[in-house]
Amino acid sequence: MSSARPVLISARSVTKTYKGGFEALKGVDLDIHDGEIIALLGPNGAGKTTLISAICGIVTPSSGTVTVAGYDIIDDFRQTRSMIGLVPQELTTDAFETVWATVSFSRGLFGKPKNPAHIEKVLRDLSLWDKKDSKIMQLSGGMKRRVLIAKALAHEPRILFLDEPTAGVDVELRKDMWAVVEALRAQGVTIILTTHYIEEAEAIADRIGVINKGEIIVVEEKDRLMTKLGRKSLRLELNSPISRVPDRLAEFADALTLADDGCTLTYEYDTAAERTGITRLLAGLAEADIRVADLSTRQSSLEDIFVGLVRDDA
Ligand SMILES: Nc1ncnc2c1ncn2[C@@H]1O[C@H](COP(=O)(O)OP(=O)(O)OP(=O)(O)O)[C@@H](O)[C@H]1O
Repeated sequence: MSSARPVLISARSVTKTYKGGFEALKGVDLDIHDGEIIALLGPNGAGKTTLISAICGIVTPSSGTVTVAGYDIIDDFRQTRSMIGLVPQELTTDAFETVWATVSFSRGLFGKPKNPAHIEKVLRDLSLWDKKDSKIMQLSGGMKRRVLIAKALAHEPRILFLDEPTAGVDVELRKDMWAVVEALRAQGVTIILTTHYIEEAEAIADRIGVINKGEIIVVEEKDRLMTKLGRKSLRLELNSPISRVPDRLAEFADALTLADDGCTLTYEYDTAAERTGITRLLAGLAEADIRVADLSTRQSSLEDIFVGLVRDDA
């Protein structure tokens, strides 16, 4: 779906070597489409924040190019930066400011004329309107995070970067945050988020990019990623224990695991394969006179896929 949309952000062969020689990005190519939600997943230190910071023009790439709506992030910094809202991990706002003042101030930083109606809309959308006169220090953690989003939206950007938007936030608040992100997408905002929470990517992203050690190892539509790399397993509870997988099931040997108690057989198969082999497996079991008391299937989660990808990459 999103791949049919025009490319809004294009990163080509982006590298970043920090002072001291650490290579945080090793030639990243990434296209981000207009109106999509893309989640960047990766272990600690993978380079997610560095990549976001490079696109936002906060960190200068050592080589490579990044364009936003056709503008170069270095040559046309003012144009590209004004199209972007960045929600950082940490709140750096003055604790003694009011919500209204701090959000209005953020808009002013981009040289945009005052627009109280827009600030009001942003605060209402984020359920912060009744807190507009509160000081930042009087707010709860979840509200402070929403203030960060409000600040990032104050200048009407068409792109929003969210760096770990729900780190350390409880499940309820996380879901609220997802609803906020979904509403922004409905307004046409392109959203790039980094996250450690795989279920977050699974819940809200259209596409998923996996970064490991400064490289993008996969970028794929979420649904396609899950069918392409996902596996299913069939769990067979046996009527009575067996000591080993019978010879007549030799063709399945690589995919079959017998539990230590001999009572459970697990069969792993590829969800994308044309034939799962389940019919043949069940027939083979019957021929071997092994009775099945119960069977159930399990689909691998995005978490399984992610862990597998990062491990294979290592
Ligand atoms: N200013 C800097 N100077 C030197 N090294 C840095 C600097 N900033 C980041 N790094 C290193 O670059 C690597 C990538 O860091 P980055 O913050 O981009 O990772 P990340 O994927 O966002 O990690 P996390 O999930 O922990 O936030 C890390 O090893 C980090 O120590």
